[in-house]
Amino acid sequence: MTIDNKDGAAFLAYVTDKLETRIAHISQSILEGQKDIEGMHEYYWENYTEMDQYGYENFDNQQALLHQINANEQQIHLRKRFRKMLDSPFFGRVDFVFEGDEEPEIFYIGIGNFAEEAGHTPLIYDWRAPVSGLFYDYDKGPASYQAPLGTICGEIASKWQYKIRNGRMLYQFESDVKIDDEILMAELGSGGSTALKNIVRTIQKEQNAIIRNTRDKIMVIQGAAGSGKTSIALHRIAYLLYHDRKNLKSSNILILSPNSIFSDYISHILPELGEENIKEMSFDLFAYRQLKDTVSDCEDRYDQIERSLNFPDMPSLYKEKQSREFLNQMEGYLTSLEDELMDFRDVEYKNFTKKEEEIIDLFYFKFQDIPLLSRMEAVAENFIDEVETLRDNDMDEEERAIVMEKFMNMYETQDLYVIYSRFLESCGYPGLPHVQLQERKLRYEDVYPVLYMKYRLLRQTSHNGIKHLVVDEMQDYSRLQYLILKMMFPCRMTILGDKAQTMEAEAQDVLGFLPKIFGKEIRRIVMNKSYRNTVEIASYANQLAGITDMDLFDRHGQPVEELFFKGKKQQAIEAALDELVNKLQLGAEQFETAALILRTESEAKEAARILKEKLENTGFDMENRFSYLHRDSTSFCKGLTVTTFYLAKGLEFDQVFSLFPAADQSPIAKQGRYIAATRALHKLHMYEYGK
Ligand SMILES: Nc1ncnc2c1ncn2[C@@H]1O[C@H](COP(=O)(O)OP(=O)(O)OP(=O)(O)O)[C@@H](O)[C@H]1O
Repeated sequence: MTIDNKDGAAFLAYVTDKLETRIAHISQSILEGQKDIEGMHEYYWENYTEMDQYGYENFDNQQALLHQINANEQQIHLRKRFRKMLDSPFFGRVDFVFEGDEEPEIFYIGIGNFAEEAGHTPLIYDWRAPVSGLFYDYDKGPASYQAPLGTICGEIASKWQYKIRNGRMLYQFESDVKIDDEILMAELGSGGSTALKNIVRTIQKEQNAIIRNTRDKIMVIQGAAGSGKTSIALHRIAYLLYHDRKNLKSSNILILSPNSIFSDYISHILPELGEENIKEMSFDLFAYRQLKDTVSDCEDRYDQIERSLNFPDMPSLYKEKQSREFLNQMEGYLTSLEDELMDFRDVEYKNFTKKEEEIIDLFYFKFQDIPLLSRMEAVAENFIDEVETLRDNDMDEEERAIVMEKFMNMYETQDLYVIYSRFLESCGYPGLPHVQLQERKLRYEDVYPVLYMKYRLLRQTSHNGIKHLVVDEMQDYSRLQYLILKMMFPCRMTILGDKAQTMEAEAQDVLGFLPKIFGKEIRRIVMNKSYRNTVEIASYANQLAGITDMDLFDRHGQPVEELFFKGKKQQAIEAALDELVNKLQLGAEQFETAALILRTESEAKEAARILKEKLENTGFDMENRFSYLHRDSTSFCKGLTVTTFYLAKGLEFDQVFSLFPAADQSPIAKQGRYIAATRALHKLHMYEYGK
């Protein structure tokens, strides 16, 4: 088969053929590899009794076996990628005339690199390859890209876009301009996806600049609702992994996401882009794990939100305890602990003695930089070293433990819970209940102050190899939490969020304090263009939040439906849910996902119960298409989802119904309505009920 790379359809046929051949080769080599592995196992079991006494042969065998297993795994991984590529081998093409040349060179761009054989010139270039930047960043005309050897200049003669599904060309056309708006329109207008989609076909220029930025250590992106922040963060990870394979492995990346539902919602994108095993966790979960030796349970953020919604008049210490003043007080207290916590005395062990004055000297001078609660350990180690040198032999574990205990007993207490409680009392707050570890539970307002105290008092074991941290929904973290993040992860970061989607009464702009925490290494980017919603929905939502500076992608739909259900609470809710059942457009040829979004957990639970009864009567497929999402849910399903606004954050649905009590016009409930409204891709119904 000859190559005709000027015609997309012919090239598709050519590439498909080559992909199939390559997959067949790889399958063959996997099979042979497996046979080798089995052979090695057999050889080992038959001969291991006779292997040389030093185990060299045994060791060599194991190395060979491991090597073969790894090689096979890599082949399997490659085959998986090529099989995926068979479905849609490429989506773009750039014809580029290098400076000084006459004829253009043709670059096809796809989800991964593909060459006829390993080491050959690629037939298809990975979207992350340097040359692929041309596709996203330039229209027809002069252009350049950054290659490992420097800037390569030239001219784009033409640019093409393709849609290929199941190996068939659905359309191809030449586009002069940036990623063509029509294709973007088609991508955004289509329903039918339960989870976040990958956007490689239509990454926009300003998004591409963020994805490909490798210069800045800390990137902070303030992006309007639906501007693509989460999508960009994930594509950026894929990009960084591709370009720095030697130093950056997927296990070096951690995504701090709001909850498990969100993790599930985004979980398939990176594997789709060829990257697996990225760790995701919520900051709350991380904090609880860090505090499990101090308390047995902690409240989570949702307890805090629920409290402020259900008892708006109840005074909350949350803000106060996360404030700068509170931290300053804590710092003052920590300084006073340097003396108050200590009860120095001579230490004797067998015939060796360490005098109190010497201990004090080591403690306050030699080891003064070690955090207070870890410092005595260093003093003890110093003593152990001396003893070992003098008697010329090492202490065993038991001896070490005895000595260590003598030194550690000089702390009046090492219990963080007790120390924090005393600190609270010293500032005039109620202390924590005096109970055993099993009964200790922290209120949310105390979780991060205790964690901060822990990091200030105890030496950190180096942190889990994380080299890049992604923080999504940055507006939901307090200044205190960022201070902790900085202590825990002295690495590169991508921090993204939207100040308009705060879940507190007052919107907080983290950009106000982040530069003070991270210093000059920070780079700030603002994205005001929104892609998710129709113009009607986005304009409606902006009005709710008083936003005027957003740039909307020009996609239109139906007007937002606003309805008010008057009457007693129960009847009004019933009437609203009847309306929902009538208006729901789920099903074949209709929408794939819909949501009913409510204010509180109890309202959501009750609405889910009523709705379930109503839908069951209509023959709705409850088992597969209905779910109530609560804070412990771990997965996001297609069909109709009932949940609260704070759990719906970050997600999106084709059709959204928002149902709030009209009487609650508190700032946080207003935020809730805004968040609910911005979740809708195509259709939005804003319902209110009350007297
Ligand atoms: N370049 C693009 N091409 C196609 N779709 C895009 C593009 N950018 C964003 N989108 C789509 O816009 C929607 C919103 O994206 P995403 O969820 O990443 O935004 P976000 O800024 O994190 O939103 P929010 O803060 O409101 O949760 C998604 O459906 C995403 O696929």
